[in-house]
Amino acid sequence: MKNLDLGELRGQLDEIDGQLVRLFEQRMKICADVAEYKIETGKAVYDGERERQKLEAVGAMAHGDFNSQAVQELFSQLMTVSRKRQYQLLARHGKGIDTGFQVIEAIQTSGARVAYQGVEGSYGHGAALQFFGREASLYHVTAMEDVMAEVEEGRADYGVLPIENSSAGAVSDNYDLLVKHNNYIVAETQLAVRHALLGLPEARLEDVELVYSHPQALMQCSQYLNSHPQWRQISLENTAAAALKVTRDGDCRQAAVASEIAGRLYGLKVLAPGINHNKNNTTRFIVLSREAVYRKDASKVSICFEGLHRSGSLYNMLGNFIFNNVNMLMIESRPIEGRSWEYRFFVDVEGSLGDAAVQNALKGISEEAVSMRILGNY
Ligand SMILES: O=C(O)C(=O)Cc1ccccc1
Repeated sequence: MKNLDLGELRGQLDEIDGQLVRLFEQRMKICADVAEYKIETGKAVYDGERERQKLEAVGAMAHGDFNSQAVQELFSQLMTVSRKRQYQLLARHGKGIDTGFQVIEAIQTSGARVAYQGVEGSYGHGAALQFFGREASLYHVTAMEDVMAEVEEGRADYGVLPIENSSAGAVSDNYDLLVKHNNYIVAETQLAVRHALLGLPEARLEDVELVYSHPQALMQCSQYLNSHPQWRQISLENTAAAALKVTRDGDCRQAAVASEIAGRLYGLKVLAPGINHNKNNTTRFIVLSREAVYRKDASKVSICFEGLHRSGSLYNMLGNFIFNNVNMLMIESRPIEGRSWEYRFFVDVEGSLGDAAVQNALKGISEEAVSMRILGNY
């Protein structure tokens, strides 16, 4: 073995690192000049083709597969940092993004026309009441998509939709609706969800053969329901609609999974209370408006984007948050309709559309993504 001196080796590394930092700073100075050129000419910061060529060139300069790959990773990061600097300089010259959103003081709840899905006693109804109170005029529609249409076409000022549950996860269909319709998320409200098994007043637990509910509710009670393998579980549009069906059909073999409030409203008996397995079961509902507005105290931004179908594309896109110190709160992916194995990403980050850091990050993503939409700031 060679006679190695760790202290000496570290000294050599320190020397090289010093050179790297000096070169990095020289490089960043030139990037600032490039930014100036882009400010004058209106050219985009992100040039995918140029970055690809650069990665190929530096990869070819390195020796061996490992180094070639590592150098490419290093330069990919270096270019992301350079872009961050350029976006900052652009923002300083008032060339940040125009999000098209207006700031408002607060959401007008009193007198608002609010659409929710399901019948009275549904969790959507509970969430709408919790957020808007009794001074608003709440009404229900049959399907989740109807809520979107009511808002988009101006019959409702606001709509309320479930988006995520603490135990069953995302309400996937509603993510897809956010893309399909031109509404914006202006608020959210979290509702404690406690399900009961409900039957006719004369029914007994032993009579049950069919259990109706919303698929999310069935999932949230799967441990209890699956311990009765003889019961058939049937999905309906809404928990309270399931309760109403049991009342209307008048059949002791039928039961519904819904809230006790829905049970009282439709004259049903509690056959088993609190059957959801997660005892802190909570659902996050979003409030939608057709106006692109955000409250001045808004602290969460939701966006969706499609990246290129290429290695590292999501990594680079999310790099815009990392390098602007924007904290990511959630990421969800959904398949893009008609394109197998390609995905659209939904991301929530901390902050407001008025923040320069958020604007920088969004500007970066909008230039690098195939498409990007701001879903709301709330
Ligand atoms: O079916 C309902 O009552 C809804 O509002 C949807 C739903 C279902 C289960 C949990 C939370 C929301």
